[in-house]
Amino acid sequence: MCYHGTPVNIIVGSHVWIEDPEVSWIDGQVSKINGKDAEIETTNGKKVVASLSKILPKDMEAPPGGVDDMTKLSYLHEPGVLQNLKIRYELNEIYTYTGNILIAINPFQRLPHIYGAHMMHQYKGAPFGELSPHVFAVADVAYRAMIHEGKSNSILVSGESGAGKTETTKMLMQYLAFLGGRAATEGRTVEQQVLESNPVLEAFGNAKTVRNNNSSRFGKFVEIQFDKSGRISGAAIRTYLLERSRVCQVNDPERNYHCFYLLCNAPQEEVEKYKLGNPRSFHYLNQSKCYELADVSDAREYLATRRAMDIVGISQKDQEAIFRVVAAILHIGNIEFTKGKEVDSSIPKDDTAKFHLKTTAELLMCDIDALEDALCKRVMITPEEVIKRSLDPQSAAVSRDGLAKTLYSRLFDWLVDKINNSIGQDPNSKCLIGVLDIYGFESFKSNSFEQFCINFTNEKLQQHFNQAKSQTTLHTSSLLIAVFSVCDMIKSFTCLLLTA
Ligand SMILES: Nc1ncnc2c1ncn2[C@@H]1O[C@H](COP(=O)(O)OP(=O)(O)OP(=O)(O)O)[C@@H](O)[C@H]1O
Repeated sequence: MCYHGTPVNIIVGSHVWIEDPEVSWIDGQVSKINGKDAEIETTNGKKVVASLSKILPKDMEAPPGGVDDMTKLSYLHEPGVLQNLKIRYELNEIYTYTGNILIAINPFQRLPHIYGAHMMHQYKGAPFGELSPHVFAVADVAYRAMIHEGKSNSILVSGESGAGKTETTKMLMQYLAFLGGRAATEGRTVEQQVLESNPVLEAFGNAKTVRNNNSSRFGKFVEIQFDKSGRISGAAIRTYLLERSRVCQVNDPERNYHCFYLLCNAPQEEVEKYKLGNPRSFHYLNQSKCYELADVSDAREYLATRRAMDIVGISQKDQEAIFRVVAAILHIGNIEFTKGKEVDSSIPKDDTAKFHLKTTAELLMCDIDALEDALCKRVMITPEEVIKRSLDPQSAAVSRDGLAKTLYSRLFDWLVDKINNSIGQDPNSKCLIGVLDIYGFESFKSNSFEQFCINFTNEKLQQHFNQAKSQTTLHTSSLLIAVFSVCDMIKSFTCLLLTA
């Protein structure tokens, strides 16, 4: 096997790959060699001169349909890997192994025939590698290793935003539910509850981004606990790094968290109860001109979310309270400030700001003067005394946004706790399978500190996986699923090869 950078004897007539600014890599045949350069006739009819050190050999013996495990490739270099995935993707084969890593390419279309019950039966107990690469095979290895060796396993799903991590996680959960699920006797089973909690988590933790209309803006580790006989006995959802800044700041063409738009499109009596209306009238939503999602009705989604909340055991009273906080956050965002009488002080700007202040206090059931004070003043506690200092309008707006972000992230954590309480944990469970769906790496023209944290976390996890992999065998290690969308494949692959 030849890795990127290993010198290979390139001679006149060799079939090679060279980098191309438009299509990433292009293949061709060497027609001349002059010292350190080679002239290549590319398959798209061009003549290109390239340095020999930048030319990679092309495997001419690779099967026309590609290989299902990339360790079988003669050259495991970037163009070889990409070509193999491309060939398979064109044949609707979205999964490929690289040893015990599963690469998944986002098909951007439903492929029900590869996820049905008959497929689950086929993969159950089948030795890894015997059947075509599949996400079910990875879950099956994890489950069998847990049963036979009594050890917990984790599956790490990694990839860029929009690549398909959350969808892949859902397939994993469905397969684990199939393997370890109980026959539904009375009430709902643990696995049903975990799967049903998705719409609730997505309503509050997902948003439209440039890359993905339903992007998870938090990391999620789902822990499925099993009893001695391999049946699911409990589960816990742990969430990380909710993107707080989105609550107050959204850029075109993105949206804030789905729940804000759902509530603005709730039945009329609800909208009136919370004194809401058109999303365009709220500062936290109208910084972006995107209010609707293609093919999605926020009004219908609101009702679906309420139903999902019923299913996961959130009472009507709690649901009311949740949406009161969501509405309050929108009103908080509309409290504008102007200079007060004293130097560097602030007061609500006008009657509109006062209306939103009053509504926020009503919704949060707190004292309006205390709320105004909390926004317009800063309390400093020193060993000697408590000092209250006025804030100028700009600082009051910062303090307002801080309150909105904290309220939202506490609400999200509370929701996750509520879901976990309702699902129930098994304190006696000895084994678990964890599925980590961390939110994907992102790279924009200008990247915020949050992007840095996301990308750093992804790098760290990849490193951790590599270490775990080098120390253990397939059956006891963490398992990795790397997901890609075709447009990001090239960039992502560079990352994968660098870290693999
Ligand atoms: N296996 C699949 N089958 C069908 N569609 C898929 C599949 N995987 C992904 N998709 C499509 O791609 C979209 C984005 O996928 P997903 O939300 O899972 O990405 P993600 O990697 O979790 O992104 P983010 O990091 O932004 O949350 C999905 O809404 C779905 O339309």
